[in-house]
Amino acid sequence: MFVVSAEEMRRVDLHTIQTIGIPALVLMENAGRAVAEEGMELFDGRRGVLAVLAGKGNNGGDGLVAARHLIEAGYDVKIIYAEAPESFRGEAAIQRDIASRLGIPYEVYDSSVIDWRGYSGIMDALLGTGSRGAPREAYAALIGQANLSGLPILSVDLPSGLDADTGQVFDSCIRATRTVALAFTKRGLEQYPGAELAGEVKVRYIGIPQKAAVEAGIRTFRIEEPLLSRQLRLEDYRLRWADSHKGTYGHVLVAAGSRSMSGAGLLSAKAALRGGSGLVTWVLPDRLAEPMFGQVPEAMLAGLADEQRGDWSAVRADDLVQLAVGKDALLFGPGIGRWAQDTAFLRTLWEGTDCPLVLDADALNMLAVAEDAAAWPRRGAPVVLTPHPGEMARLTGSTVSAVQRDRIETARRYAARTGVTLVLKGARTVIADPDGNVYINPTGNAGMATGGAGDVLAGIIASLLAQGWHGPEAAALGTYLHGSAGDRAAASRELPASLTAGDIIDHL
Ligand SMILES: NC(=O)C1=CN([C@@H]2O[C@H](COP(=O)(O)OP(=O)(O)OC[C@H]3O[C@@H](n4cnc5c(N)ncnc54)[C@H](OP(=O)(O)O)[C@@H]3O)[C@@H](O)[C@H]2O)[C@@H](O)CC1
Ligand SMILES: [K+]
Repeated sequence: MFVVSAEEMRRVDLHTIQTIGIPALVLMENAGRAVAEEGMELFDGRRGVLAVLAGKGNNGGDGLVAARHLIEAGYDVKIIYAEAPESFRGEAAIQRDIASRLGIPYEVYDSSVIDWRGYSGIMDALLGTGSRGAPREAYAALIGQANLSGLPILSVDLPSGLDADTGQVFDSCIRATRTVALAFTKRGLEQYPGAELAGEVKVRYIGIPQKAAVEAGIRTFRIEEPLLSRQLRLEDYRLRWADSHKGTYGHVLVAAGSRSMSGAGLLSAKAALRGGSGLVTWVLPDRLAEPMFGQVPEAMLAGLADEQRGDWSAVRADDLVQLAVGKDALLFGPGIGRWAQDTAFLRTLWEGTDCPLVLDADALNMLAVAEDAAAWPRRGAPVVLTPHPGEMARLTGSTVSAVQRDRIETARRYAARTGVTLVLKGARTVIADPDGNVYINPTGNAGMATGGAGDVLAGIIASLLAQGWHGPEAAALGTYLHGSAGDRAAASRELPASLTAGDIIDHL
């Protein structure tokens, strides 16, 4: 499913109206009709007047169309104009005139405190994709009043006061019960905090063909089953061929864990097995490998000479490179810690191995401090990086808040510049590929904010790479499956807070 920015939506609108020839008023009629239908469902059975808050742009125009259809369906409606209706232009002015000829009751907001008694719900048609910056007065005051009303709020296209491109919110922003996204969902509805302020998001068709989005070059998608099967051609990911053996499904080498974080390796190795790969070898420094015997009986365990230190500092990178020969994916990083010259260790793996590579946790910190990383040769096999926002900030030399301010473009730029597939974790994980495509994952829940969940994700992605999926496919599918497993795990517990990383593996 396409996810658009405000500018992309304008391009798609223009293409639909000017090139395809569907009149703007038809789109607005369809939009208002869809909004009214959502309103009938949301406000069903509530007694009282529906307040339609209308701004002077096309978002307000949609609201005025919806007001008309709600009245026909038997609702009491009152329009509250945010500005003098004389200031309305274009299609919104046409709708204003229709509302006036029909005698729909209205008032022009005068910045006073609204007495919401007698109202049953609010439709927010103040600002949409044409909004710029923080809502001005009297929009800001109306937004504040609506939020204080305690009434259910239906937002048209976007909660007014939300940045359509990033999901960041301005000082005044509607807290919606439901948002009707017109034609396509918007980036701001798919990233936090916008995703929370939007409430339940319903995407409604308004006559804009999917083709218009393809022609406008939209490269941001929400991950769903149809996207996985059609666009990423993953329809057979659930299948197992009858005439196959464990070698058919790839061999993952998991280099993860250290003395204080052996569990990270354990979780990654188990997740790689559950991810479907035929074989998993878990490798540790010699002294650490021994106590792990029998912990994951399905995986093979390998030890690397470590001069009896029991950590990675004395392990030779070349030994790990040797072990990776013939493997179908290498996961390096979970729980591995840091040591002197570890960046050189990473570079040896980067250049010396020829299988797909997943870098997670401290491996990302090693990469972040590699001054010449930009000059490292591009690998022939895919690289997938799985940073959380803190690691991403280190990789890009910026701050967590700068990363979070625009997760989609931060990820897209990094992946395009470096040629890797990037998985920027956090609620609504963003996956960016080297070709400029971005996939947003809707699955998962706050219960997954728990130690080890990232180790599980890295293990799943490595497992899918070993089974032959390309970097972006493995990352998108892996993130989706990880979140879905987390959702099933949360549903099986009384409280999502009690979820552990092991539960995610159990529900894969
Ligand atoms: N085009 C189409 O075919 C279709 C479009 N559709 C609908 O149109 C919406 C986009 O409409 P839009 O482009 O008219 O912008 P919209 O969001 O209504 O606001 C713009 C107005 O607000 C003003 N304004 C700006 N910033 C402001 C601020 N911070 N605080 C206060 N005011 C501010 C700005 O005024 P200005 O600053 O220019 O004086 C301008 O007048 C879209 O979300 C969807 O609902 C659907 O009907 C389907 C077909
Ligand atoms: K709105």
